[in-house]
Amino acid sequence: MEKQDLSSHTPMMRQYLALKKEAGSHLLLYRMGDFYELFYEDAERASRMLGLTLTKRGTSNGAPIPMAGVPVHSLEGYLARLVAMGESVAICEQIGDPAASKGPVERKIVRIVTPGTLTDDALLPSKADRMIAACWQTRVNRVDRIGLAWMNLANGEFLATECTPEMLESELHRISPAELLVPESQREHALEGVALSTLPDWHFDTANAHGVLLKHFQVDTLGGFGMEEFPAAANAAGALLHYVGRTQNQTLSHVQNMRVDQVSAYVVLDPVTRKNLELTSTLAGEDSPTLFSTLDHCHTPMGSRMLRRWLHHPLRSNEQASERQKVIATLLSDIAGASAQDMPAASDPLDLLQASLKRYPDIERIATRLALRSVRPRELASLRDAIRTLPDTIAILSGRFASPEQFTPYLDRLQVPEDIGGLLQSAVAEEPAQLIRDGGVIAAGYDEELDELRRLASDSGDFLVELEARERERTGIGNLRVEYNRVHGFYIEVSRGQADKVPDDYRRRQTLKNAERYITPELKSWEDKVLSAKDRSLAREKWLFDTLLDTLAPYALLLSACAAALAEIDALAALAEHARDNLWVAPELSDGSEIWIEAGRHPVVEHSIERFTPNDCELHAQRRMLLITGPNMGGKSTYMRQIALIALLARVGSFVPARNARIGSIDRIFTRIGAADDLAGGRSTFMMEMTEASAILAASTSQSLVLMDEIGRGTSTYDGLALAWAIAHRLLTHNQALTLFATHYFEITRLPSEAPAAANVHLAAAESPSGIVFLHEVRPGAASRSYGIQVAQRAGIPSAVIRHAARELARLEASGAPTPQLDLFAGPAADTSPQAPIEAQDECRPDPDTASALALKEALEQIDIDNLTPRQALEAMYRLQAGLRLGL
Ligand SMILES: Nc1ncnc2c1ncn2[C@@H]1O[C@H](COP(=O)(O)OP(=O)(O)OP(=O)(O)O)[C@@H](O)[C@H]1O
Repeated sequence: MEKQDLSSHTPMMRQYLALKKEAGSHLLLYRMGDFYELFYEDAERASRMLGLTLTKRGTSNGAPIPMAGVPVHSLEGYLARLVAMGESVAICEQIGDPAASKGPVERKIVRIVTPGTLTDDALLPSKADRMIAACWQTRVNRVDRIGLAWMNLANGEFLATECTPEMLESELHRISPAELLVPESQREHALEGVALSTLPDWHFDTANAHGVLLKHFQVDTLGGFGMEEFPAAANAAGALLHYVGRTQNQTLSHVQNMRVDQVSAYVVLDPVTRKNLELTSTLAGEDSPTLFSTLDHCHTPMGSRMLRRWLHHPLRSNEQASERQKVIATLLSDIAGASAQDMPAASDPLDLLQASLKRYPDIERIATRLALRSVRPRELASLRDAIRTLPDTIAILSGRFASPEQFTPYLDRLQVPEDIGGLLQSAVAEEPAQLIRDGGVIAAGYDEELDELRRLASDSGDFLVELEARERERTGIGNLRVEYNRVHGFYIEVSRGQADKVPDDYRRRQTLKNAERYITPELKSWEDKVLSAKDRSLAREKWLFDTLLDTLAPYALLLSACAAALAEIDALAALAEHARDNLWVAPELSDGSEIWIEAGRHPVVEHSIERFTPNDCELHAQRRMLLITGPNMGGKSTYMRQIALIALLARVGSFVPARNARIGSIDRIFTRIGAADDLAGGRSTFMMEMTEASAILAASTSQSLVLMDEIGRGTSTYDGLALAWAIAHRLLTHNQALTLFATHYFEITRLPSEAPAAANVHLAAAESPSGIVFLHEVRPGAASRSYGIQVAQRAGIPSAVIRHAARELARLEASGAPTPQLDLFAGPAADTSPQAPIEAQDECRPDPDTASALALKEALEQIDIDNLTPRQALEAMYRLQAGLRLGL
C-alpha cells in the first residue's frame, strides 16, 4: 500500500489503516454495519478474485479510495472461495458499543483465516485433512538439516521431524500441507500449489521458538517430547505454534502434545510415485477412480480421513501393519464362527457395526471447536446424540465378533464419562437453533431462572385476552382490541367513531385514517416486563451456553481420542468390507527383501473391466528384476502398478487382491512411468525421465521396489537402448533393488544371460482372424514379437495404411534387414525368445575398447559446441557417458 499521510484521513480511515498494518499481507475485512468492507489494494484484489463491485469512498492524498464489500450474512461463502485460492483473511469486528462511542466504534481483528488453519466445517473438505507446515533449514555439525513441523488444527495433531534438503520435497508431499510457513530468507522452499506464508526469521530462532513451545506446554524442557535429537524441528514447531495461535486469537488448548514423526517409520513414496500410483488422485487430477475412492466405504468423514492418511503412510514395521490386519480379520469373523457370506445381511456383525458408525457426526472436528470455543449449538446436539450411540457400538464390538480382545485398545477410548452425556442431554434443546443469539438452544428444565424468563417473555396470551375484556367493559367500546406490531409494540385500538369514549388514562400513540391507537400505564409496564424478559432470557441463555462450554472444554481431548478410535474402526471396517466383497486375503509380512504374489489383481482396474486376469509375481534375492515385454495395450503398466499397490496395501495393514501374498520389508517405492513434459519447469520429457531415473539410481536400496516403464523412449533408439541397458544393469548389480522393468527394446531381454538375477516375463497376446487378442497373462520368457501393426489396426489406423505397413514389414523380414536395435549390438537378427538365448551374438561384437573409442571420437566431433543450448549440452553429456559405460 502506498505510504499514507494519516493526518489527512478521517478518524475511521485512521483506525482502518492501523488495523491493516496489523493484518499485514492478509486481506482485511473491516466490519461496517451489515457489510465487511475492503479498501485500497485489498479492495482491488478481492474485487478481481470474487467479482465484487469496486466503488469509492472518500479520498486519500486527493485520490478516491477504492472500496469493495461483502454482506455479513454471506461471509462464509466468500471466505471459502478466498481460502481455496490460497488467500489469508483477517476479520475485523466492531467490539465497542456504537451508542456509547464518540469516534469510530472500537474494532479488533478477531479471527484470521488462512488456508492451513481452518476449523470450520463449512470451509473444510470433509474427507481430507488440511495441514499447516513450517520448515526451516539450518546447519547441524556442518550438515544441512531441515526442521519440519506440521499441525492438523482440526484435530490438534502436532508433529515434527528433521530431514535432509533432498528429502524435503518428498516429505512435504507426504504431509501435503495446505499452507507452508518459511522464514523470509528461505522462500526457495516454496512448493507448487501450496499457499506460502513467510515469517520474520527470528520467529525460527532457537530462543524464540523453543520459548513458545515451553510456554504452551508449560514445561521446562523439550526432553519429554523426544526432541533432543531434533533441535531444528523444534525451531520450526515453535514458529508454527506461534503463527497458528495468532490466527485463532485463542489458546490452542486442544494441542496438548507434540510428537516426533520418524521418517524411517514409513515406506518412502516420492511425489512422482504418489501420483503415478493414483493413491488419492488420478493422473488427470480427478478424485476417482483412485485407490482411496475404491476403498473408501467409510461411514464417517473422520474414518475417510484416517484411511486417506494410512494410504499415504505405508508402514515399515511389520508389527503395526499386522495389528491392523488382525483387526480386519476379526471384523470378518463372527461369534458363531460362521463365514460372513453364509449369514443373512442383517445379522452380519460387520454390517451391524457399520450401520451404527453411520450415526456419528464428525466428532473429531466438533471436539476441536469445543476446545477453541467456536462450537455451534447444533454441533453440541449432534455430539449428545453421538454419545447416546456409543453404548450400541461398544456392544456390537464386544459381543458380536469372534475375538473381541482385538478391540480392547479401541473400546478403552470409546468410554466417555457418563456426566458429559448427562450434561449435554439435560442442557441442550432437542433441536436447538442455529445460533445462540436466536435463543432456543438451552433445554427447558435445565435452568429455573431461564424457564421463568421464557415464561414471562412468551406467556402473554392470557394477560392480553383478560385486559381486552376488562377494557371493553370499562369503556363500553365493543370493538376495542389489544394488538401488537414491531414498531409500536402493544397498543389498544379504538375505531375513530368511538374515540371520544376513551378514559383519561389512555395516551394516544398513533392516529390512523379510521382508528386511534392508545397505550395505558398498565399495558406499558407489562410490555416493559415482557420485552426485558426476552432480552434477559437471551442473555441468560448465552451465559448458560458459555458456562456449558467451560464445563465441556476440558473433555475435548477425551472426545478427540474417542473420535480417533471411531475413525480407526471405521477405516478398518471399510477395508474389511472391501476384502469380504472382493475376496482379498491377508498377506504374510516378512522381514526379507521379497515379493511373492499368487494370482494378484489390480485393486482399482479389477472393478473397471469385466474379467480381470490375475497374475503372479516372484521377486527375491535371486530374482531381483523382471524384464517385462509384450505388445502395447498388453497390460504391462497395469501389472507393474498392481504389484506396487499390493505391496503398499500390505504395508498399510490391509488385505490384498490376490490368492496368496508374502511381502517383505520395503524402504521405498520408486516409479518411473510415462513422464509428461514439465514445460513450466523447463524440462523436456527426456530430461524428466532422466531426472527421475537418476533419483532412483541415487537412492534405491536392496529393500526398494522400483518400477521402470519404458525408460529411454524419449530419445533416439541408440541412446535410449544404451541408457535403458545401463540403467537396468546398474539397478541389478549396484542398487540390487527389486525392479519391474518394462521395455520395448527386445535387446534388453538378453540381460538375464549376463546377470542371472534378472528374468524375462511377457504379457501374452494371440492373433485371431479378427485381429490381435490380448490375453493379459504374464508368462515366463520374453515376448517374441511386438504386434505393433495389429495394435495400430485396433486403434483405427486406415486399413490401406495397415496393409502397406504389413507389406513393408514382410519385405524387411524377408530381406533380413537388420533393425537399428540389433545393429547396435552388431549381431544378426535373431530369435530373442528365452529358448534361444542371445549369447551367441556376443561373439560378433567388435573389440569393445576400440569400438567405444571410435564411437566416442565420432560423436564428439559431431557436436557443434557453439550452437548448443545448456540443455542440449547436458543431454549430450548423458548420451556420451552412457555410451562410454556401455562400451559402445
Ligand atoms: N490383467 C488384466 N486383465 C484384464 N485386462 C487387463 C489386464 N491388464 C490390463 N488390462 C487391460 O488392458 C489395458 C491396457 O493395459 P496397460 O495400459 O497396462 O498396457 P501396456 O502394456 O502398459 O500398454 P502400453 O505399452 O501401450 O503402455 C488396460 O486398460 C486394461 O483395461
